Amino acid sequence: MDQSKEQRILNSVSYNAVKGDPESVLDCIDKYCSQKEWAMNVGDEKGLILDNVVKEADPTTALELGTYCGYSAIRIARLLKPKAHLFSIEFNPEFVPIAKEIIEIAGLSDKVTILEGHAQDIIPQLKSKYDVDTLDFVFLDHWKERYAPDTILLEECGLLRKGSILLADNIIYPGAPEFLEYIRNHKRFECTNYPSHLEYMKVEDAMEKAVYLG
Ligand SMILES: Cn1cnc(CNC(=O)c2cc(-c3ccc(F)cc3)cc(O)c2O)c1
Ligand SMILES: [Mg+2]
Repeated sequence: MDQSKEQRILNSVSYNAVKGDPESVLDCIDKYCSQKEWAMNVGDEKGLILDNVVKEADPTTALELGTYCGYSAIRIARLLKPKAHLFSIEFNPEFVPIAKEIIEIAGLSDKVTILEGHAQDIIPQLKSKYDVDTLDFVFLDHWKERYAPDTILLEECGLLRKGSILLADNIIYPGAPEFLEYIRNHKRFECTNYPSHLEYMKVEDAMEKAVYLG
C-alpha cells in the first residue's frame, strides 16, 4: 500500500534530522512541508508566536488538542522546564504512531504523553486518570468547530485556573468563528489576536490568545 504523507514526513525526519535535537527535527519538517508536500503543522511563522506564548506561560502542565505529526508538541516540549509535562490529544489513529516516533527522534518522549481519542472523551479523565490538577497552558489546533465546546468542557471540568493561557491556531483559515465569538464575548477571558499566515503559504491566518480570569 502507498505510504501516507505523514509517513513520508517521518521518513524525511528519520533520514535528515539529528537525533535528540528538536530544532533539527522542526527545521526538517518545515523544509519538507514548504518544499515537497504541504502539511498542517503550525509551521515556523506561527511557531514563533507559539514559542513566545509558551515562554510567557512557562507551564508546569500543558495540554495540546490536535497532535498531528507532533510538530507543535516538539515546539512546546522543547521549552518546558525539567518537571513540566505536555499532554497531547489526537483522535486519528494513523497520526499517533507517527507523532510518537517523531517526538522520540527529537528526544522529547519523556516530556510528552500522547492520548489517543476524542478530546471531549479524554478531557473529563485528565484529573482522575492522568493526575492533572489544573492546566497552565492549552494549545487548540484540532477540529475548528470543537474549539468552543472543548474550551467550555475544560472550564466545566475545573481544569482552568486564574491565569491559564489558551492559544488557538487557525483563527482565520480554516477559521474558528464560534470559538472567537465565545471567547471574546465572555468576560472570563482576556483575548489577544496575533495576525500571521497559514503555514508555508501566503494566505492570511491568525492565532488568538485567551487568558482565563477565573
Ligand atoms: C484531519 N485533521 C486532524 N486534525 C485536524 C485539525 N486541524 C486542521 O483541520 C487544520 C487544517 C488546516 C488547513 C487545511 C486545509 C487548507 F486548505 C488550509 C488549512 C490548517 C491547520 O493549521 C489545521 O490545524 C484535522
Ligand atoms: Mg493548525
